[in-house]
Amino acid sequence: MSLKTRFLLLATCLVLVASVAAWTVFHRITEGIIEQWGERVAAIQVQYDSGRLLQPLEREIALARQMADSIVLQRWARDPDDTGLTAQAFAEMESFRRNFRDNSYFVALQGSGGYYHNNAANDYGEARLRYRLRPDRPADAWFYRLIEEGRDFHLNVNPDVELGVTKLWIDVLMRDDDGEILGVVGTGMELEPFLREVVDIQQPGITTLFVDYNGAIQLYRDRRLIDYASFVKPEGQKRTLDLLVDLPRDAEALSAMMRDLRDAPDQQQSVRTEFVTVEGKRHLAGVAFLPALGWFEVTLLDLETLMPIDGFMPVAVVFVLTLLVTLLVFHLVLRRQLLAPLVALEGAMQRVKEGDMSPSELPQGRGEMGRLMQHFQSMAGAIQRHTRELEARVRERTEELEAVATRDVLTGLMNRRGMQQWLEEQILRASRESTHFGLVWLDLDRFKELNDGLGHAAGDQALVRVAEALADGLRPYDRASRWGGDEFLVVLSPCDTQTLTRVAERLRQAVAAIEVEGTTVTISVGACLAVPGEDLDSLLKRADEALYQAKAEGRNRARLAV
Ligand SMILES: Nc1nc2c(ncn2[C@@H]2O[C@H](COP(=O)(O)OP(=O)(O)OP(=O)(O)O)[C@@H](O)[C@H]2O)c(=O)[nH]1
Repeated sequence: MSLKTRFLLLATCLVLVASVAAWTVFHRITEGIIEQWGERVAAIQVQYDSGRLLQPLEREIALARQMADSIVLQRWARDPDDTGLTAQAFAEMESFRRNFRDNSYFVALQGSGGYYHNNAANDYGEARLRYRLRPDRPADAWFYRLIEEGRDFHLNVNPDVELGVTKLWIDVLMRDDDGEILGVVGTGMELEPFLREVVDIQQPGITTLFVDYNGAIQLYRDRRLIDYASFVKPEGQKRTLDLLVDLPRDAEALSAMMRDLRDAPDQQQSVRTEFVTVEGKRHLAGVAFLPALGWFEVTLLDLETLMPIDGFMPVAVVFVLTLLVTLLVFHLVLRRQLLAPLVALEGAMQRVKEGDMSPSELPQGRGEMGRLMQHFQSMAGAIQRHTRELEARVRERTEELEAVATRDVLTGLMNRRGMQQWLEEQILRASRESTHFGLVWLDLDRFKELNDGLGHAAGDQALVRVAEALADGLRPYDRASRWGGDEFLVVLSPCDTQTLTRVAERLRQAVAAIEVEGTTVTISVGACLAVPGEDLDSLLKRADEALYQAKAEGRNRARLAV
């Protein structure tokens, strides 16, 4: 993989990693902000919602308590058949009826089981005793349970079978001075308008509900989930807060918060918050205890709706864009400052490696990169110079070696190898140009005897002298060579029979003039004229035969082959 590709990949990876990291950090930060904000909003919302419930209720509760404390009613409760007391009690009840918000009241007596009631329309002004409560009647269970538990005050959401309405009942125990329970008094407010006013708030993302001491739902916008008459239901059959949250651990967390608030009096003014999942969405639940009612107020905030994280999107987009642009600029600068010079340098190095020593055009970088370029150019120049010098020296040496290889050491003439090459060239040329050349084969006469008689050094001297004579007697374009031992070959090019005969004889005579240590040196000569197309073997054979003839005829003579 090329450096460029790797660099690009690295830059891409960096961009991806940085973007993911930036996104994660952004998400964490915004979530943190939203959570903190949500917790404060939940606390405020819980108190606001509690206030909305308590404000209308507190007055009613106080009035119901006054009613329970009424001496007139208590006296009558002990003797409900007394006509005088009954008249006074009815007047007292009417007085409270006018004051209650719903303009209705109820009085249920412990002793007689009489249930007295009048409504806003004064429908029962003449028949206030509506019916008699019976312990075996499920609809009357609330009364007997309240008496049994001795709870002085209770809020009860309950449909009234007799009256055909569902009401939020304020039940207050009526006791005499000795604490003996005489009955239950109070008022009921129609649930529907109350729900509309308190929990049907049209604030998107905010859900308000009220649950009782045990977590059973009392006021909630979805009427189907309200746990009517939960007071008399056995545990396990109540519609509790668990129905609203998706996860058991969320239900457990809410129960724990309610327990803490209920059991620690100093905590009762505070608001607890916890994240829970409702209908698949994360909500912040705020819980407050309302000691005056014995209920809990629960506010569920859908943070995604109230403060969608999308609101932060422009910040994220600007952040990521800035990051991308920074990385892009960084990449471009690095590419220009580092990558492009390196690629050019790599190309130049590759050319040098392949033997191209011509100077490369490299970009003029700055700093380390600039120095690297200069060093490389100096280095390439030095290599180029050294290579040229080396090549010249090799050429020289080769020429020297070639010269040595084709020269005879003793005489300085061309040796057999050199002559063979020369002969082959002449054969080709003769064939190409249809010309003739002459070959003269010379062999010293009785050289063995000279060697034996005068010594080897004298023999060498004779050979050198013969060589000199041959060289002197030739034209510039002729060649003489020592063929081996005491044999010499001479090539005359171009040549004809006449010239050949004349030169052969002249050479013989030149040698015959040589004297070594008083001994005359003679030579026998065999010559032949090469015809175009004749090969070397045939040529040598004919010259040798002529030489043989010269030897045979008595030596020191020249013979021309036919
Ligand atoms: N001194 C000297 N002698 C050489 C050299 N090379 C060959 N010889 C001798 O040359 C002689 C060649 O003898 P031949 O050509 O066989 O015979 P010859 O004595 O010349 O007789 P003919 O050729 O028949 O006249 C041998 O005794 C070789 O030892 C050399 O480089 N120096």
